[in-house]
Amino acid sequence: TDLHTSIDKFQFNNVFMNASGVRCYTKDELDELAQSDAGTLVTKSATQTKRLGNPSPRYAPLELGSINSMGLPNEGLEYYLDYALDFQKAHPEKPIFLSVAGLSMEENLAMAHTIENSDFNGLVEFNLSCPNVPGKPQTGYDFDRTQEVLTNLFDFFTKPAGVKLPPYFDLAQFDQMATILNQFPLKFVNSINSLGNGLMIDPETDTALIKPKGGFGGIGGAYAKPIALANVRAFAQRLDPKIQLIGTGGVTNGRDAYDLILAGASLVQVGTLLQEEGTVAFTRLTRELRAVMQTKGYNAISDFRGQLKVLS
Ligand SMILES: O=C(O)c1[nH]c(=O)[nH]c(=O)c1Cl
Repeated sequence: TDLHTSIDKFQFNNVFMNASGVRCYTKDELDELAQSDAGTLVTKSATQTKRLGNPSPRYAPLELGSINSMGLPNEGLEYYLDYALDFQKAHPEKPIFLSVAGLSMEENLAMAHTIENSDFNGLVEFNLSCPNVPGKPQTGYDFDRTQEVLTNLFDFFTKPAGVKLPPYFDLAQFDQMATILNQFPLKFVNSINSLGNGLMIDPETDTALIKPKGGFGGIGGAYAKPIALANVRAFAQRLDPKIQLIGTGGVTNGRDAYDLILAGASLVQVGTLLQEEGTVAFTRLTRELRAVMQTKGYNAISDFRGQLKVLS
């Protein structure tokens, strides 16, 4: 069994990669991802200039996942673009993802112009779903703004791109969002980002676990699995087949990854598990996914991608 997969013209030798924001802030972290069994990597969502993000504690592991309110700390777009340009020279066989998360439409368009005018030849992930910048509502939950941002973007942007979406919980929202996304030359939709604005409590002190926003933060890990599966499946059923799915959320073992692929995912991103286990998680996930595929008699990802059955 092999785990190679593709998005558009880009080939990957393994279906697993990191979720943006996890172990991908610095060159050293990115290099460690590149040296792991992951098929590729994505950089931390960038803003135009370096950000320190929210005050700590801003991340906490939970019994069934994690809570984070990092606040978009990052080294700034130039840092990650420089990394990407060096990387593609050294590893032409491994296309990577550059994630951007402008805090305004103007910032997103300015960063898109910078990337468009560069020699970057990988894929760009426009993060429309950061839940943790105080005072900044998620673009992904504002359909008019999403339509506006994508319209202005694709007026000039020609490099391969996709969007990172928040979880939706209503079928009418899947319909509305898919109708918007189908209007644009997107190569992929990455679903889901963390479950926005969760809250967890320290039992010793009756205090919110993390500091920012009175303890409100995005929830990841096993808590997110059923929502991630539904979002990937809903968009796979609604999007133009030219737009492929990246599945993110709740991957703790090979079977969780298998399920996201059944739902329609062409790549599987790992967040909380990677944060807690380290890049060795990719070695275990690869072994476990191969084992599930063997049991089911599948040799390739394309044998079962999107083949979720329903009861008739
Ligand atoms: O707080 C963050 O940096 C953050 N945290 C998330 O869980 N998702 C995001 O997209 C971002 Cl940008």
